[in-house]
Parts: sequence; structure tokens; C-alpha cells
Amino acid sequence: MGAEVVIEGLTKSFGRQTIWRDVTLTLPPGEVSVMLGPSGTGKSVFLKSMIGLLKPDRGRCEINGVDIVTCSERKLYEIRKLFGVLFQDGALFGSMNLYDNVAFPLREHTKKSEAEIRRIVLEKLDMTGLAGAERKLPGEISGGMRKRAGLARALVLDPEIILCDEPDSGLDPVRTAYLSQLLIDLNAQIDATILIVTHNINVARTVPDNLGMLFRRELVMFGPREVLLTSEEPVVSQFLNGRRIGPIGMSEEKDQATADAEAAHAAAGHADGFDEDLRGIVPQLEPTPGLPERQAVRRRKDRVMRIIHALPQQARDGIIESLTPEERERYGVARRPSPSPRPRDNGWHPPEAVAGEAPAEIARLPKSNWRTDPPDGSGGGA
Ligand SMILES: Nc1ncnc2c1ncn2[C@@H]1O[C@H](COP(=O)(O)OP(=O)(O)OP(=O)(O)O)[C@@H](O)[C@H]1O
Repeated sequence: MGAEVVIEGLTKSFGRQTIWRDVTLTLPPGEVSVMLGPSGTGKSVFLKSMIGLLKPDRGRCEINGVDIVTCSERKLYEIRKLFGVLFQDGALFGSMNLYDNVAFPLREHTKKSEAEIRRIVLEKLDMTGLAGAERKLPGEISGGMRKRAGLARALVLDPEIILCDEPDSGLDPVRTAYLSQLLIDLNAQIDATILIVTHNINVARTVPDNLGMLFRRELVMFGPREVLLTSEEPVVSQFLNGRRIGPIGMSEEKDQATADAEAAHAAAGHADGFDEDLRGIVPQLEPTPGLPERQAVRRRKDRVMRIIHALPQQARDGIIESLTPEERERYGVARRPSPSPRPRDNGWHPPEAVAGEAPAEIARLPKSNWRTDPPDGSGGGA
């Protein structure tokens, strides 16, 4: 199972420019998480801080119990070996063919024989759909293939954590869908903890177990996907729907005059992008048939059902809705009565929010007997 990453109060500035402050979140082991955020909100800086390429000013980033903000260079070098990183452009060496690019970390960081290296490289190229392309140079292949080659290279040291910086950038929607599927398939095969930073709404809606968003130098939210996907937070719904009306402007944050002018245009009937409301929970991608089940799915259900009482009502309803009848019985929860339809049909109809205490079915939630973490308690998560 992948490593858990515990981040607490992390703050990063460049000179007097604060990029983000007090970021606190946990990446649960083996789960897939996505960090959304408008351009320039510091998503790439966040990834670089997680592998110690940038040094945060304050806070902790603990991986397998080691705080990489304060640990020694030697320890950091060791911890970095747990990571596989897919950079935006694949970061391949232009003069090396795909085989040598993918073999590079093995030749640099291990004493493996060429025969062993060959076995691993061909296995990873096969996993990423690049079997037969090993003699190609990066300049001779498409952007999608370059990303997959970057991913193959990120896999050769058997990472516990995979970081992907905008894996969809420069790809058309079909190639992005293939890459999304590949990430889920890889998670099913190696159970690594995965963090993807992206602007891509489709990736955010269909790929992760957990979703977060950076905005205005802060983490707006981070948690089970159902929370962000049903959020009424203006910045979240504006971002998910790709609208101009809302707190996010051309250069991240808009001033009041611009916001007022846009609101007046909208009131006068001026269209603001799509008319469809993209909020709501859509089914998560599943591994390609024939691959193993994602072990993280069961662990996550168990984890989320333990914290469900603390989640907003719409997220709770969405989570309970997504359980099978057997799972509802096992967890001792029931669906709430049929909701009244929403004005815009986005395929899923959350029940009306009910103020007050957690519903009875959640209050009597039993401790799950589904826990698959090792008995030493090293697994689990937030
Ligand atoms: N090494 C650096 N020195 C100084 N400023 C930096 C450095 N790296 C990033 N920045 C600044 O940090 C801010 C956040 O950059 P970052 O690339 O992390 O944003 P992002 O959210 O990944 O954006 P995008 O989605 O457009 O890729 C930017 O204002 C950028 O100029």
C-alpha cells in the first residue's frame, strides 16, 4: 500500500509573495486525490514542496513519519525515492529513446543488471500502453505518448506516492480520458498514493477519491470527492462550472467593480458560458475489466463512513446513495426518502438539506468490520 502524507500548517512564500498558507490535509494511503485551483494559485509549488524541491517557510509534511521540511538532506534523498513524479511535459531527455529514458532512474539509483533493467522497463512500458515504442525518440511521438512515457519512468522505482502535474495539459479530451483511465488502472495494480494537480473538471469529477482546491492563498477545502462536488461554496461552483460570474477573475481574484459589472450583465440576460450545472456526483472511473479491484475503494469507504457524520448533508446523501444495498446494510445506513427534483437536471438529485443533528441512520453507524489495514495500525487515514 502507498504511503500516507500528512501535511500540517504548510506555508510557502517567495520573498514577500505568499503563495499559500496554513495548508493542512492528509493524503490517505493508496487513494487518488486531485488538487484543483485556478492558474497561478501555487499547485505546482505545492507538488515541489512535497518532494522537497522547494522549502516551505513553516509547517510539516510528513511521509512515513519523516517530516521532509526539517529532515536532513540524506533522509530527504531516501524519502524522495518513494516518489514517482510525472512532470507537465513528461520531462523526457530529448536525445534518448523511450527505453533509455525509462531506464534512466534505474541506472542512476540502483545497481541492477541490464537484464533486470530490461525486464522492468519493458513491464512499465507495457503498463502504460507503450509496448513496441521503446526505440522512438520523444520528438517522434505525440504529447499523450510523451506523458505516458513520463509515467512509465515515474513507475520504475516502484513508487509509493505518484505526483502528477497537470497530466491533461496539452491533451485533447479523448487522450485525457485515456490518461485518466490509465491512472486508475495503475492505482488498481500498484495501490500507490496518487496526487494529481489539474484544472480539468472532468478529471476532477471522475478520477479521484478525494478532492481539494487552492484559492486566494489558502486551501478552500480538501476531503472526500462528494464534499467538493456538491459544495455550494461560490468559488467551487464557479470553478466546477467554468463560469465568469463568481469570485475568480482573469488574474485569480477579481475586484468588486468587475464583479458588479458582470452581475449586471448576467441580470440583463448576457450568457455566461454553459447553461448546464455541472455540480453533483457522477460515477467514479473503475479499473479496466480484467485488472484487480482498487484496494483503496474498500479502505476509503470504511474511512469515509467513520467521518460521515462530520460531512455536509449533501455529501452524506451522495455517499449513502452510492453504496450498494448490501453495503448500506453492512454499515447500518439507509437512503433518505426520494428527493424533489432540482431545477436543472445533472443526473443526480440530492435530497433537500436538513438542518440540525446528524440523521438517525448516521448516528447509529456501527464500527465497520471491513477494515483491511494491517493490524499494526500503520494504515488508515484522515
Ligand atoms: N521559483 C520561484 N520563484 C519565485 N516565484 C515562483 C517560483 N515558482 C513559482 N513561483 C510563483 O508562484 C506562483 C504559483 O505558481 P505555480 O506554477 O505553482 O501555479 P499553478 O497553480 O501551478 O499555475 P498553473 O495552473 O498555471 O500551472 C506564481 O505566481 C509563480 O510566479
